[in-house]
Amino acid sequence: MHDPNMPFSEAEKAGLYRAIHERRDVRSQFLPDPVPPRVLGRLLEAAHHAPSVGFMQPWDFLVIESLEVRRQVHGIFTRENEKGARQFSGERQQHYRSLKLEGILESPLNLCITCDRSRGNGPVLGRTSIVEMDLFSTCLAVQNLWLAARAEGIGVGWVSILDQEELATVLGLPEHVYPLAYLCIGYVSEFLDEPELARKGWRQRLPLAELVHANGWGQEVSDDELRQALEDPCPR
Ligand SMILES: Cc1cc2c(cc1C)N(C[C@H](O)[C@H](O)[C@H](O)COP(=O)(O)O)c1[nH]c(=O)[nH]c(=O)c1N2
Repeated sequence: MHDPNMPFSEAEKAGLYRAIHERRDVRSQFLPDPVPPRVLGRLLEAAHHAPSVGFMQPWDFLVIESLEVRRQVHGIFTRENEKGARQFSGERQQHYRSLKLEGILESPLNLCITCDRSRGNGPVLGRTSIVEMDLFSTCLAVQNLWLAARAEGIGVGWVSILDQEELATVLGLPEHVYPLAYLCIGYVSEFLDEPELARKGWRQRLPLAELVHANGWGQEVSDDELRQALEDPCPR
C-alpha cells in the first residue's frame, strides 16, 4: 500500500483529469468484445469506493448478461422513448428521433446500480434532514465506475429513458431497492472528443464562467485571476 500522503505526480494528475475530460456517454460505438471479469471487478471496486452518507454504501450491482432480460429492458426503453419524442414537436422532434439514446442490446454487458433505501436498518448518520442522500451517494458510485471504465478504455452509457417500476419488476427488485442507474458497458470503436449530444447539435456545453457565482445567486466573481481561470478553465 503506498503512502496516502505522497502528492500525486504530474502524470497521475494528468491521468485523472484525462479520465474526467475524456469520459463519454457511449451508445453508438460499442464493440461486442466481452469485458474480462477481472476488469469488471476493478470497475465495481472503484464504484464501491465512492463516498456515501454515513458510510451507508447503499448500492448493489446487478450484472445483466441475459439477452432475454435485456430485451425486456429494451422494450421498456422503446415505449418510454416514444413518450420522450412526443414532448417535442416539428423539427426538434425529428432531431430527437434521429438520436441514438441507448446501447442495451449492442453492448456486451448491462449493469444496474441500485440504491437500497433501508441499508443499515435504522437511522443513517447525515441523512436525517435530507433523505435523498442515499440516492446522491449511489450517483457517486456510478461516476466512479464511469471514470474507471474510461481509464480502462471501456465505454459506459447511462439509460434513463425507462419506467422505474417496470424496470424494478423485470429485475425482481424488492420494494425498498431503487433502480438508480441502468448502464450499458463495453469496449468501443472510438471515444468522441465531445458529448454526442453536442456533436449532433442537440445542446452545447455552457460557459463555466456563467455558472460560477459569488456569495449569492447571480453575483459576479470579483477575483480577476479566478475569472480569468474560469474563462480558460483547462489548458491541457
Ligand atoms: C443521470 C443521467 C441520465 C442519462 C445520461 C446522463 C446522466 C448523468 N445520459 C448521458 C448524457 O446525455 C451525457 O452525459 C451528456 O450528453 C454529456 O455527454 P458526455 O457524458 O460528456 O459524453 C443519457 N444518454 C442517453 O443517450 N440516454 C439516456 O437515457 C441518458 N440518461
